[in-house]
Amino acid sequence: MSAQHEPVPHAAEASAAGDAHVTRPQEYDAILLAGFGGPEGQEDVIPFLRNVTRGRGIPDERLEEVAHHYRHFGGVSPINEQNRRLREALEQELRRRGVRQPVLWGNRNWAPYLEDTVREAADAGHTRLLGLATSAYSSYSSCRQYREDFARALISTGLAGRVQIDKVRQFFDAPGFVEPFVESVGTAVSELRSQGLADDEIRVLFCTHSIPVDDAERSGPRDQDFGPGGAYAAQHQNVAARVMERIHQEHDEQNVPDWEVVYQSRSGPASQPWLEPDVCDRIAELPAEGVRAVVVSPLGFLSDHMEVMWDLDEEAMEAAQEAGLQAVRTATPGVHPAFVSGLADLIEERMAGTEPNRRTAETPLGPWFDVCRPGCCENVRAGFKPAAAGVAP
Ligand SMILES: CC1=C(CCC(=O)O)c2cc3nc(cc4[nH]c(cc5[nH]c(cc1n2)c(C)c5CCC(=O)O)c(CCC(=O)O)c4C)C(CCC(=O)O)=C3C
Ligand SMILES: [Fe+2]
Repeated sequence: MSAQHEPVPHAAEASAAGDAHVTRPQEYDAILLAGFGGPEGQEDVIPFLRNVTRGRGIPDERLEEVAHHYRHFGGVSPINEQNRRLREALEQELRRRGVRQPVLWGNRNWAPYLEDTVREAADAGHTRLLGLATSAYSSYSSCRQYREDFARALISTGLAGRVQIDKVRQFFDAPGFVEPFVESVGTAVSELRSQGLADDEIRVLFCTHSIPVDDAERSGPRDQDFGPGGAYAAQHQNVAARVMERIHQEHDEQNVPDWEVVYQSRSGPASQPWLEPDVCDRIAELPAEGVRAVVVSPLGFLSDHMEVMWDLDEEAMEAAQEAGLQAVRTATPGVHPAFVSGLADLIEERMAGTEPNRRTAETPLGPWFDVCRPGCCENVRAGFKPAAAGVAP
């Protein structure tokens, strides 16, 4: 780490005490919604993919393969529009509650870039920003990389040390995130039952992004063991179990269908192990297990972006058709009122410095840390990069 990187703030108040949760009220000038970003026309597709894979040695054949998914939809990913809507809905919800801070939006991989948003925020006099990444679980891609994005934005704009960016905790088990899945999966199961299918003929597949096993093992804090697949796999297992438990309670049935967590959108060289099983591989095996209908729930995603529209709506649905299975793909949270309200709760919780025992969490793993613990979601491939909003290093 060079001297110019020193001033990146590491959520100073909390790390000094080593607290997992910030329990003093915090003043913030603005909320910074951090998205992945996506192309908005055919000419954006390759530059966008180069941004995503910058420095990671993803071969051009793979870029072309992925470009084709985007080209199929006119080169437009719906993700930016989803985030514009989420930004608007969240700001409205905060206004309704009397919270006056603006919600600003910036992306990792496409305009509006976080760098520009942070510079504009500082120009407007905002020096304390509360980051909120559009990603619910712990892993390098979904947690630490957003913290690196914040640090890079501060360093490249020369604002490190003058502007501070903290980050809202990972919200995989926040009630507002879980609720839309309870609703959509519950409805899908009820409909299949009403068509005469028995529970043992229905399988619920909770789908999330595959990541390298190496990243998964390092997800979450360094000093805690979450079992195979690390915090990333454990969080998904726990949320999926909770969704099915809630459906069981709310639908007053004897039982619920069997369910599994499966993975999608694997990339990287074949020699590198990624989390398995793949959603399409599992679908192909289900008829031999007596299954006749599959519910595909995108548990790892916030909105219907390209990973959902291509890998699930095209590929997984095709796999189901080939297997002779009936298939339903259920909704992502999007701008579901419970989800938007849940995010506003998390923002208010952080501003108030709410005591841990008064925070809500739907699984025994939470409520997750406000301030990332040492080594949280490390990535040895990417090498060391400065990261905001955590305990150093
Ligand atoms: C955990 C995770 C999430 C969920 C959490 C979150 O939401 O953040 C996520 C989301 C997304 N991933 C997305 C797109 C892509 N991900 C790629 C590549 C990768 N993703 C990874 C992980 C994740 N990704 C990983 C380990 C790689 C390998 C390269 C690397 O080590 O980083 C590539 C490169 C091409 C390829 O190799 O497939 C693309 C184009 C989009 C945008 C979709 C749109 O435009 O609508 C979104 C929301
Ligand atoms: Fe993390």
